[in-house]
Amino acid sequence: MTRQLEIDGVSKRYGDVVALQGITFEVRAGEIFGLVGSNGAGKTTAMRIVLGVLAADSGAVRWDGRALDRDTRRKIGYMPEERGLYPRMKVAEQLIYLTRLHGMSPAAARASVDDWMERLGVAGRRDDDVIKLSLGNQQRVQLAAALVHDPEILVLDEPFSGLDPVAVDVMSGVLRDKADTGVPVMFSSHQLDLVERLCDRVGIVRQGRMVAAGTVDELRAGGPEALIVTAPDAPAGWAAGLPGVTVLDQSGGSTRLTLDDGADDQAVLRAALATGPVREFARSRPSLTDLFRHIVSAPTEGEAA
Ligand SMILES: Nc1ncnc2c1ncn2[C@@H]1O[C@H](COP(=O)(O)OP(=O)(O)OP(=O)(O)O)[C@@H](O)[C@H]1O
Repeated sequence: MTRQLEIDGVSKRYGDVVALQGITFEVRAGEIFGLVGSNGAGKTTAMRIVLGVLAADSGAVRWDGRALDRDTRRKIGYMPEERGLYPRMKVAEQLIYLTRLHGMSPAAARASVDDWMERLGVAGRRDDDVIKLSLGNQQRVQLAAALVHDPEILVLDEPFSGLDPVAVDVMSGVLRDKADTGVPVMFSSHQLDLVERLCDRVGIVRQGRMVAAGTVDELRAGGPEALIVTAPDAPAGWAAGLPGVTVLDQSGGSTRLTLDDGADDQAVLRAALATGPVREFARSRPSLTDLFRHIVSAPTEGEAA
């Protein structure tokens, strides 16, 4: 069986605030798992519990079937949301120091740091104080800090926020390569297009629970189907008011809409044809962004009751 990192029924409160309510999911060796959810959904809390910097009130975290102990936790590469570098220490010196904390010999630490600085495009800044680097470059160094000790597990809190497109590609490539060597990679992000592109599986967290998890295709298959109608001459609002139709968006000549169960798609086609030529009339699965909106805006059990 594939080794996996299991987060099993983990709950956590901060005083009166319930941050996690029995959250359960697993990240398999060799996969990239994206954790998405609104602000305050509990993603950072879950990651900090995996790392062991926070204790869960109940539930368990296991790697390869065994509860995570101090030794296993030392093998996690972690990128915290509040970046944790020493601002007035030189880049290379700091990375070597962090690597040594993980028990690498001085020579191996230097070699690994040189390697990762080169790979992440910060080798030219090795003797600069971290504080002198741009935010994006600080983030590259922070990623290097998560990688230099050759971790068995990677946990990254919003690693992509604030990166330019080239840095996003570098970060994506590194995560994919690590996963390909059998490392389970888990990261949180609000950039859903990126999550959709990069992740093997995605989990949507809402109010401290995992409300949907699976491959993007599995999640999309469970979501509401959209209808795409391209009618270049159609005026704005042409589909509003058609029975059972909700317009998602309209741009250029294209309108995306959803149909309630039993609504008549042919009535939509007739309405579109009434505006002029129809160039496209097709069903499509929702994007991860549509799905996310759909899931996080649904009433919760408490609200529905
Ligand atoms: N140290 C703390 N003390 C009190 N409440 C906290 C603390 N840390 C987090 N919380 C609360 O716990 C809940 C979950 O927060 P968490 O930071 O885990 O969410 P998140 O999904 O990472 O959010 P974001 O996307 O904004 O980073 C929120 O209601 C938050 O206000």
